[in-house]
Amino acid sequence: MSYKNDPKVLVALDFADADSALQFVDGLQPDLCRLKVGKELFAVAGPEFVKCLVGKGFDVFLDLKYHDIPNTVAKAVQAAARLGVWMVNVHASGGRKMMQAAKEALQEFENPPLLIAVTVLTSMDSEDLKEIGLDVDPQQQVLRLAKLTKASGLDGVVCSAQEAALLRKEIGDDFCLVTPGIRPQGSATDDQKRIMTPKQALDFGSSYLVIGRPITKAQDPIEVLKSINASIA
Ligand SMILES: O=c1ccn([C@@H]2O[C@H](COP(=O)(O)O)[C@@H](O)[C@H]2O)c(=O)[nH]1
Repeated sequence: MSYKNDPKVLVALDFADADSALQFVDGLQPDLCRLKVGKELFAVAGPEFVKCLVGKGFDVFLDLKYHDIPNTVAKAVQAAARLGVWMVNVHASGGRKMMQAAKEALQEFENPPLLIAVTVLTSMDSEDLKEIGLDVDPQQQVLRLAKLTKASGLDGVVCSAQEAALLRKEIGDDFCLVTPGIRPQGSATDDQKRIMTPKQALDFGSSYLVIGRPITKAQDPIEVLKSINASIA
């Protein structure tokens, strides 16, 4: 399938204000990429901006990583679903009851968004996990949380592409793997620790590639996006 029918790149719109984000989006079409709205842009531009992107025909991943008690998270994913987003997420470390409550809360929607859970942030390595009391390597922790996510009825996880092959082997193909920490060859790693190139990530089993700064901070962002699409076509 060509990327035009099912764009694999989710561009992270990590902009400081709605005008800059809109200026960027105006150079795009929905067949080039999907869009991700995270905490920074949502805090300044809010739900109306998300609805505006949906109105322009883009699939929107609302990346607010809900992590709270089950009732609060259930209401939050419902509020997200009312915006018409394509995908929404929670933290898997919120536990089974929280994830089940979120999934159940979406049952009343005719076209519910995909619901996925963050496992281990791609900015973290074993040392970072140790500091928060987890004496395991990222792969082990990602696998543990991905199995819990699947058992809780969710559609997939956010993980790094470095864990994609293991998750495909252990959990199978019917599970969405959304992978940030994607860096085209030669790009700055920034604060990401578990990284992979777009092509490697898809070869190892990623479903979707989250890419922010390598595109949004480029001199010619659309050209970079097109060359990434060509590299994975
Ligand atoms: O584990 C995670 C979960 C979410 N993210 C988000 O993805 C983008 C990545 O942006 P880059 O500029 O390509 O690094 C960003 O919005 C993060 O909040 C993540 O990186 N890792």
